[in-house]
Amino acid sequence: MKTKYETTSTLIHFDNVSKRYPGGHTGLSNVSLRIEAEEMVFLTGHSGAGKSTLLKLIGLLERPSNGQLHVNDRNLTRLKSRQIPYHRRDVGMIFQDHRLLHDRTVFDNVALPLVVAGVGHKEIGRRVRAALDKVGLLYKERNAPVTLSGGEQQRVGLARAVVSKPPLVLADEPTGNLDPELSEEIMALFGQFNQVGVTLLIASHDIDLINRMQKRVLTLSKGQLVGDTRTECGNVS
Ligand SMILES: Nc1ncnc2c1ncn2[C@@H]1O[C@H](COP(=O)(O)OP(=O)(O)OP(=O)(O)O)[C@@H](O)[C@H]1O
Repeated sequence: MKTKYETTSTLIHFDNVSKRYPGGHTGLSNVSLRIEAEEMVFLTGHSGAGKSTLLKLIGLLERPSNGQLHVNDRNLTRLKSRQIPYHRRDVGMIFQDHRLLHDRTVFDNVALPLVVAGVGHKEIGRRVRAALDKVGLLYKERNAPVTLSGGEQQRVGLARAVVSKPPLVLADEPTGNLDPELSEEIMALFGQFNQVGVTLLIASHDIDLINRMQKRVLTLSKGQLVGDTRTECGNVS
């Protein structure tokens, strides 16, 4: 991973990547794209267009069927199974349904990636509280997730995704269940993470929200990349 002060470097590189699922369903078809370190990029397209598939390939929840995929200087096409946990530590993931453990506290949910990585007890406490503080939920650390609102649960998911300071965060419809005000809050937090150097790739159907953010937008249709708009000030329709 190159530092913030070096010239831009490619963090994600899809070279003619396809994904076919068992049974013959096409997830992605010959996708080529590059995302530079420290970019904030939106991924859009209709239901079934391949947004989740693209994110899953980057997070190694799925493997490509064809093509070459490099993420963070790793060739994911060739990565050995035993190396997958190391890759996952570098990729924070956020889902629409939060995927929090409901029998654990907010603190324990956020601590999970650090526990899995074998981080020491004291360091876990320090880092979890820093992450909860960033999302404004330090005062809820002892709560059960079920006692939180949808927006708060998503913020816990966000804290969990960034607690190990990954260079890359992937979000799959992170505001799908939230009202416009809470969606803006989540986007503002993403913007803050991006400001400190985190690369973000966010899948969303919400064209209005995407337009307001004025970032690069990748559009998928039927598994193919059909749009790549670098409208820092224009609109996507
Ligand atoms: N595990 C799977 N097995 C078989 N087919 C799958 C699987 N996952 C996805 N697909 C298929 O791959 C295509 C792309 O799906 P994907 O979930 O990536 O789309 P999406 O753009 O994220 O859709 P949505 O917005 O509805 O989440 C769809 O045709 C889908 O049915």
